[in-house]
Amino acid sequence: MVRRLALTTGEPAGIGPELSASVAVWFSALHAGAAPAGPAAEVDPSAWRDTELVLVGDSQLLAARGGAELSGLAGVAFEAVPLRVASVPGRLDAANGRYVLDTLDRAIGMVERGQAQAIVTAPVQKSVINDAGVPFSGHTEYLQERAGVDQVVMMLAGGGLRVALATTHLPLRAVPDAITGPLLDRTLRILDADLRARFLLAAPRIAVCGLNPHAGEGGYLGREEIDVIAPAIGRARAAGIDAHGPLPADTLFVPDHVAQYDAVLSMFHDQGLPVLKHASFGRGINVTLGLPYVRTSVDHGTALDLAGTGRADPGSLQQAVIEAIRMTPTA
Ligand SMILES: NC(=O)C1=CN([C@@H]2O[C@H](COP(=O)(O)OP(=O)(O)OC[C@H]3O[C@@H](n4cnc5c(N)ncnc54)[C@H](O)[C@@H]3O)[C@@H](O)[C@H]2O)C=CC1
Ligand SMILES: NCC(=O)COP(=O)(O)O
Repeated sequence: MVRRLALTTGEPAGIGPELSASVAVWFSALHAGAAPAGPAAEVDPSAWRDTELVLVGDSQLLAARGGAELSGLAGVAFEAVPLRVASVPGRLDAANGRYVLDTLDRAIGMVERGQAQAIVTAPVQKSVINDAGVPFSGHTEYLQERAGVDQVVMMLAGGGLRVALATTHLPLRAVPDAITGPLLDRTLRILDADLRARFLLAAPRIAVCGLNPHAGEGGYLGREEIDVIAPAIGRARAAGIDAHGPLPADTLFVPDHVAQYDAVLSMFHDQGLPVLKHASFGRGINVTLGLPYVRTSVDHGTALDLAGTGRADPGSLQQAVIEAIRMTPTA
């Protein structure tokens, strides 16, 4: 009985390839029986032996950037996807935008065919995929579309916090119109269900942020809380979801206050994620809730400034692998 994780190795000009190679070496030692230390000790030791890690990407690129011998690593396999053009660290090339999508499509195909049970993603540069002529706002939205599900929920976890987002990658100007009753109903349902199923919380307590300063100050600083968010919380509570709010985001994140909840639902990307990244950058994970399979990722981006230097920290990608193992049953 084995669980197979497909690890997409990310934007070739960024730190994804070197981090993926480094994580393959780390994973292989654990798979071969090395004593788990640090966060790796969070999963049952037998889980390492029962897991295979499949690196999806250009094999020569991974070998060159990794600076280590990658062939013959125990428990590690490769799904070769060729670069479209040679890649230089730190230098984006739209000609490889399609390559990045090729790696995602290959991993999705593996899951669809039962050849992998979870996807772990190294970071991509969203802009370069758009530069290649393919509208792309993020893995989250791409995986949702490819899975054919109405909605997924982006959640980042780290430093004792879980922060989910009601809206993801869209211009700030478009946020208020995107926050609707049906969106919040689906988001709260998915968040509650996956906190139970994937994070094993028997009765998750969810804090819901307001959109406006001071959660609208009784309607004097905006009406979204009164017209949209509070009614959605009421419907969620009626359905058995332990949702609270709308709460002013600034004071909700005061440590003693946020500690009363298992997760926070933020209304938009930069309302919740700066707090989470301040608390745990480099150790957190991103997880897509509501997909028919497990998908985890890093809490950081492509770090073009570090690409090829060997100085990028693999901690978040290691944590993404650990969490994918923890959440994925063996096939
Ligand atoms: N999961 C994904 O695919 C994600 C992709 N991105 C994309 O990454 C690109 C660059 O985003 P930025 O805002 O510049 O954020 P970034 O996370 O790439 O970089 C921010 C700062 O953190 C540092 N940093 C990042 N990862 C690090 C690591 N592992 N070890 C040490 N230092 C690290 C960088 O050197 C830089 O100083 C954008 O295109 C963005 O869309 C951003 C977040 C997640
Ligand atoms: N800030 C998180 C982020 O941009 C990750 O997006 P995604 O590519 O995982 O959808």
